[in-house]
Amino acid sequence: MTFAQAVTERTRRLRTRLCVGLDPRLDAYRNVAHLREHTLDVLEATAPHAACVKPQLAFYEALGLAGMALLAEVCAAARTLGLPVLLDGKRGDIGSTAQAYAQAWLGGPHAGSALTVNPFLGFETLAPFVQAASEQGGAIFVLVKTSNPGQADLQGGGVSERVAAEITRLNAEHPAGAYGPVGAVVGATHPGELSSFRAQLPRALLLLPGLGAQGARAADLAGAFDEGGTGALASASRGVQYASGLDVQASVLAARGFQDELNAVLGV
Ligand SMILES: O=C(O)c1cc(=O)[nH]c(=O)n1[C@@H]1O[C@H](COP(=O)(O)O)[C@@H](O)[C@H]1O
Repeated sequence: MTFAQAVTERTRRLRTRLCVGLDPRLDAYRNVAHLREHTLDVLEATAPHAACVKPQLAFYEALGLAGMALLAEVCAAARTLGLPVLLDGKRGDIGSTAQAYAQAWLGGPHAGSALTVNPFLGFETLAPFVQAASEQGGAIFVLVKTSNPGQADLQGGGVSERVAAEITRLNAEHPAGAYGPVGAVVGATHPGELSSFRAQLPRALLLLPGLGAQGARAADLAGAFDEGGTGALASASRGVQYASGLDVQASVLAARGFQDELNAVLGV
């Protein structure tokens, strides 16, 4: 099963469109061992409410070798739980370097996972990522319109629409009626534009970050989903992991709350 198939299957089976972000912040813990234990606990406890899990690589890189070891544990635990892994690295570079990034994050132990990709260096630099994702049954999520206020500095003036058109072109080779290996990141903080991006990106899974801590609300996201209530993943990191300090039960309630709100707004 490809990443897109696995996410869609899990969405239907568990009735969840929520992506749980795991972005552990060292300053919230006594030490790295405490951070590790809580992060793995949140993963396991919230998994029944998650369509996928999204570790942001920066938080693991910031911990050095211990962080890399924890990332491997998070990915292995997610595999055991049957939870697809979306690695948020926002990678992008000239083609030959992009190839190394693709090998690192879409191959080997990460085969079948997904990676966020930055298209700023040009569409030709997406090729190694698309190839690796297609060959390994994984996916990439290309930044189209990010959730932050400053996105307008560079992403306005039709730039997001040009990236969306390229994603549609890249997915065209894949069977109609199914989501392809190239997804799109569109901030949940732009609710008024979600229907338009849904229409421009018919075969792309949409990743919608910004739920919770950045102010986006599940009730505003209906436009990002297809008629069957699939095709998008609404993502919350701090709003789940740190819903109420380090209370894991509060994380579960928050994840369940987002799950239920998304289902209610879609009427599914
Ligand atoms: O690619 C992403 O996941 C992403 C794209 C975007 O436009 N905005 C955005 O916030 N993110 C990531 O989504 C997560 C949001 O975290 P919270 O604001 O804590 O829910 C962080 O890991 C961000 O790096």
